[in-house]
Amino acid sequence: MTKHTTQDLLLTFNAGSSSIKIGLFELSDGHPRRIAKAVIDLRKRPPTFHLASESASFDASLSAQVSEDLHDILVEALDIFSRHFDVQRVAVVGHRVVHGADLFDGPVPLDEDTISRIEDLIPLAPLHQPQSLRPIRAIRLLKPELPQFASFDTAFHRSNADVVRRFAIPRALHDEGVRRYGFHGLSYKFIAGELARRAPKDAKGRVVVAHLGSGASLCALDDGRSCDTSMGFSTLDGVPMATRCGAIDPGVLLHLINERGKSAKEVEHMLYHDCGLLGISGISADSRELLTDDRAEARQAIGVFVFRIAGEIGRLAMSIGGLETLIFTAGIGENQPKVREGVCRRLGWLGLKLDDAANAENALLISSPESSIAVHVMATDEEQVIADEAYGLLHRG
Ligand SMILES: Nc1ncnc2c1ncn2[C@@H]1O[C@H](COP(=O)(O)OP(=O)(O)O)[C@@H](O)[C@H]1O
Ligand SMILES: CC(=O)OP(=O)(O)O
Ligand SMILES: [Mg+2]
Repeated sequence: MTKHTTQDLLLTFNAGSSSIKIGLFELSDGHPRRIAKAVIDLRKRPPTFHLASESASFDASLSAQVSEDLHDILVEALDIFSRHFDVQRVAVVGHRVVHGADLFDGPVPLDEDTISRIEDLIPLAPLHQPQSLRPIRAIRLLKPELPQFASFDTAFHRSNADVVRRFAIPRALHDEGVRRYGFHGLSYKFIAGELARRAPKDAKGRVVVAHLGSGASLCALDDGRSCDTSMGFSTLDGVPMATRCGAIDPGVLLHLINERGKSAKEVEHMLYHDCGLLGISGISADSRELLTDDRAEARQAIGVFVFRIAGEIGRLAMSIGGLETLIFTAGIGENQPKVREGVCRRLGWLGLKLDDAANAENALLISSPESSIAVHVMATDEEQVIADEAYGLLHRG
């Protein structure tokens, strides 16, 4: 592989619930250009590491144990990186931080003050926030002089109106921060930017983006700004996900605690890890396995997933007063024609018509010419947004 000894490099960390995605970018031509990506899959034992660059790709098993702070895993991953790229040339590091609440409306430099404010938000995202903080802490320990920046999932949704953000609960709780924040904002920001480049007229209009990955949510955009989104206070809300429940009658939780003797911690674990596609099917959290399984339970899981996504698109269209463009993105949105077909079929009454051949090929435009709604498939890139934001701040400061 090529050694990059003369260029400044930018490293990004996208710490999700079960994987850490690392991006390496070159800063040569005025904006960050990706030269490599790596994924540490923490679901595997031992954890796996996949690296892909412009010239090569390979897989490895990591020998470090998954510890609470992930320090050893990150050191080993960076060590592998350093065998292929001159990591001494890394000038700046950008991180995805899932929760910024209303404290952060854009990217910030990471110093002790901002890190401690991010730590204060752990109770709002108990699964994701500690995961975001691990690489921040690890890099600070390894290379304290390296500038680090945070990009927040929540920031993109700060434009949502009060009527969207309020739960119907006592207002004192809202004032204390119990309100709808929304997530996956880095992905929506990337898609909004891509749409503006590829189809500027469509980008001016009313758009729903369906980010369907392990975590899944949808976002309503009007003229590129977030107006509403399916995730609310936590990353559990909205549509069902790989292992998360999506919106649920709070009476179910009361029943489990009061009548079934479950502790709050047990219920929390169930809602994050045992529900969604995995919970309904009892087979797998992975759409690939469910879509190739003939059992009724697998079909039911995909059926509920599709039904709830289509329902959320209807609600979001109401929120922005109509719908001209629908965009599917993330692992399932980009690669699963059957899920897109199921969702679009349920929206046929709106005049949405799919081009079946284009859909089967994951083409960029999958609606037919007579469709009232244009349907796109777009690859998202959260790391590019993290890199752009970190680079922007580095040059501003
Ligand atoms: N190439 C692919 N073909 C079919 N399905 C895929 C593909 N890549 C990912 N998926 C599906 O996407 C889901 C994971 O989404 P992804 O965006 O990759 O995850 P994460 O949210 O962890 O980043 C899984 O259900 C998986 O089946
Ligand atoms: C916000 C969220 O659900 O993130 P992820 O999809 O990375 O789990
Ligand atoms: Mg994700």
